[in-house]
Amino acid sequence: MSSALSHWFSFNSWWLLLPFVMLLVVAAFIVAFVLLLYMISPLISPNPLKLNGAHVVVTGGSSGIGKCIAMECYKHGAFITLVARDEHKLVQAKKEVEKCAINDKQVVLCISVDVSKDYNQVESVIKQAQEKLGPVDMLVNCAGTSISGKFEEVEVDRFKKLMEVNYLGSVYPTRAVVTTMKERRMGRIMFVSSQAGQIGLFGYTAYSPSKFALRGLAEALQMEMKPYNIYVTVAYPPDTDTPGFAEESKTKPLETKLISETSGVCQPEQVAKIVVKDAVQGNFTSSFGPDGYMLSALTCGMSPVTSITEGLQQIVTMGLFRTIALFYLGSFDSIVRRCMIQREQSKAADKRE
Ligand SMILES: NC(=O)C1=CN([C@@H]2O[C@H](COP(=O)(O)OP(=O)(O)OC[C@H]3O[C@@H](n4cnc5c(N)ncnc54)[C@H](OP(=O)(O)O)[C@@H]3O)[C@@H](O)[C@H]2O)C=CC1
Ligand SMILES: CCCCCCCCCCCCCCCC(=O)[C@@H](N)CO
Repeated sequence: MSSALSHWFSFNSWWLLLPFVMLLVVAAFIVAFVLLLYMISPLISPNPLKLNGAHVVVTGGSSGIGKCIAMECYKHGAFITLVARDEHKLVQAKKEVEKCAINDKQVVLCISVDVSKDYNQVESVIKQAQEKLGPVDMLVNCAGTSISGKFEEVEVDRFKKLMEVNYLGSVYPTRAVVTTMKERRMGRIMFVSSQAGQIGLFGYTAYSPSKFALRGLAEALQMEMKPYNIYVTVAYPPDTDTPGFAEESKTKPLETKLISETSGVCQPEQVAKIVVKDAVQGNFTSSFGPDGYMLSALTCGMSPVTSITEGLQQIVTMGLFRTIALFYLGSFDSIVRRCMIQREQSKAADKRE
């Protein structure tokens, strides 16, 4: 009896072990697959761009984030073309950038043009810059502006203006450099969007769409450019302490201020360091801080990946980040509701007086 029992027991315990063995085999396959992905990852990620001696064109390079990006590239030995409208600001910025030189061959060129108006004009100034400093290795589209306010209070022509400056002002310089980049089979193109280009926020009905548009442009363009070894980067900075930000803050609705505070305020030098590093490496997305990281993973959609790690992180974190995002959205809605109640109460009090 006892031997029959033990026979029965040992026979069945094998069957009990089978699922575990299968699980182990599957786990081993997954580990092998991931290892394989890592082994081929150098094949899918681009070679970093050498900034030393490269020609970098920065639109909006006379102020704020753009100026800091120019300085950061100059510190790595690049030749710079600064593009903006105001000549006086350009000359001031040129002096500041020149202080970051690491050798005496480096040059800073200034070009005064409105990037949002006439394509032919933009094309001709880019040509001039290429004649002086050689073909453009990296284009940074940072010229931009912001207007905030409640949808019905924003003047109607502002919607057009923001699309012109923030969107077309990035299309034109890009259009002017890609042909040469394709011929040379190399290049980097950066678009400076915003966290408000990843989520639509109260007060940004005119601004957010102009920054969302850059993402669409960047995705489509990247698919066309990849075989030519040209890499596109979209940067999504949070509020950043610049002259543009100071100007915007004067008329920003309270709701917009309170919601934006979630992500804090960055220094333009920090932003510049990160975006330049990402563009050099050819990363499609460039984000800042923990909120920026979560937002980018959450909104990655069908955007290209530049490293296996990035893809795996997105796969693993998406559900968790969506859960966190729902709490954020709840708190934003409550900010908007509280501000509305407060306004109505103070209006009623004014009437009583
Ligand atoms: N600061 C912030 O909080 C954030 C900013 N961003 C984005 O970063 C970019 C830079 O912002 P920031 O540094 O704050 O801005 P600033 O206002 O400090 O600088 C803007 C720059 O763009 C130039 N510019 C503006 N319009 C034009 C135009 N039509 N043609 C050519 N040049 C133009 C300006 O020069 P000029 O006026 O002389 O032409 C200036 O050099 C913008 O696209 C902005 O939307 C994104 C997220 C956060
Ligand atoms: C998992 C989910 C995380 C969600 C985090 C949400 C954080 C929202 C903060 C939005 C900040 C918007 C800044 C716009 C800056 C800008 O473009 C203007 N200052 C331009 O002048």
